[in-house]
Amino acid sequence: QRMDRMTSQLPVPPTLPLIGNASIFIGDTQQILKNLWSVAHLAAKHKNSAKIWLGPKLYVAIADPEDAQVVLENCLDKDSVYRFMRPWLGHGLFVAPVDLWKVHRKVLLPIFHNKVVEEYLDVIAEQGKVLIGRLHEQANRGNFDVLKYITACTLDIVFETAMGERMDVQRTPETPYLRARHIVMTILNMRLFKVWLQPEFLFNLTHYAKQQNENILITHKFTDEVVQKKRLEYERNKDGNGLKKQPEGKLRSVLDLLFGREIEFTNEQLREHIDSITIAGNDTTALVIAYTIVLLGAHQDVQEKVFLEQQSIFGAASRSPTKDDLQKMYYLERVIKESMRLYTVVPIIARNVDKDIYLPTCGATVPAGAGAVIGAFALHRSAAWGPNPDKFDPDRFLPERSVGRHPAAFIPFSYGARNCIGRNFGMLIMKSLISTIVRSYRIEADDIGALKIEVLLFPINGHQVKILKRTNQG
Ligand code: HEM
Repeated sequence: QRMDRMTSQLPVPPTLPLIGNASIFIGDTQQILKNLWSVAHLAAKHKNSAKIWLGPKLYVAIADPEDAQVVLENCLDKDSVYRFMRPWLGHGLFVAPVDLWKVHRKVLLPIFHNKVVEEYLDVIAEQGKVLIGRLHEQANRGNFDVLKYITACTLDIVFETAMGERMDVQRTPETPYLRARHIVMTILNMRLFKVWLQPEFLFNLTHYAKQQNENILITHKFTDEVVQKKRLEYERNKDGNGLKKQPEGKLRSVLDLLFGREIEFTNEQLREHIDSITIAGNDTTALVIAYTIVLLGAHQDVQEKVFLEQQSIFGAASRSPTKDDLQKMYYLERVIKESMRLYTVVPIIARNVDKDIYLPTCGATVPAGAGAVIGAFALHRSAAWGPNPDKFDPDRFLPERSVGRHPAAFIPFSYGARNCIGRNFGMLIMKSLISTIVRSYRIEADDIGALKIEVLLFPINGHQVKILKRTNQG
């Protein structure tokens, strides 16, 4: 009752006894996204905030930049809904409790610095070439779903740079590890949206619990073996000062760089960090690339401008992008940002409110114990973007058109201290791969169409495109 009073100015969709608004999460994943949009529409009429009750728990849903900023700067603890990931990702950065997260994030931050991730450009370029070769089988034919090709490529990139091990998913996509990983992800996703599977005792009665545990073990065993191998290499190579000598020219993976830090991570902690990084970094990056490719296919004028920019940088050369090349891709960067705005692949960010917090725009105080849900998908299409927020217009991100825009109006990588640690790396991968694809193929596509939410945002019909081989770069 106190919670209801403190948030009395917020609208609430029609509630049912006991379950409150949990019916939002009933139906298929397309229906659930529609339900979430109806909450967003309700919020749009009330300063972009609303409240929902999931059983006894209050959630405040926010799509206003100012209020989102306050939440993301002050609430660093993840919402309890992420607890389902704990058996898999333990205390890795993504789901770590806030005290531990603070210490570990500080240690991991320099490893994701631009200067360090730029060392991974060769890996990206090499895997990009394999991708172009694989896409060849679809060239000059009908429509196909491009996501599966891109996901295999980003998996190769993220695995090799995170663990220093080549996986070759693009050539050998069927491995027990990948299968196990896929099963765990499917069960976690299902559990998030099927509220009756959420209580531990009910979940444990289903066969999913056993299946989840078995497959988590397979994935853990895989990463554990890599960690043990790398620890041995580290122990062998380190000099008397405990510093690791890097053999000349050898790739320094994230895992290599996690040894010999101010915290001596245990093997288990290393596994948790590496698993979290490969989970958080792969599908997100692949999805943004796939959405961007479809958008380019559906907007030939934009594709032409991207291609002209590529020609101005590379001429007719088919070499892979360097750091300097990527810096010159101003237009492509705007296109990628506009793609992330319209198709926000992490559509929702949920935080635990651990102390009462006042939201200046909606004027409510969210009480400790509630959850705060930032609807990035709705915020990115809200009035903060002026007229026609649904229009694909990359030039919104021109510096002169960005003046005065709220810093939290664009949050594809979240915002504040617990934002995406891999965002610079993600941008490098996305720019490099899209540059390579656009120079090799002309893309044709229809609009993206209906969407669904499965933690991340997917089109119902996949990322359908047609690709035509560019002859002589023209
Ligand atoms: C376009 C690509 C990407 C997008 C859209 C994206 C988005 C996000 C978002 C929204 C969060 C915050 C989630 C939340 O608070 O619930 C996040 C966190 C995170 N991301 Fe990314 N990400 C991308 C690429 C990457 C890459 C390439 C890596 C690493 C290789 C990565 C690693 C992480 C990690 C470790 C976290 C947890 C950070 C923490 O809690 O301190 N991400 N990402």
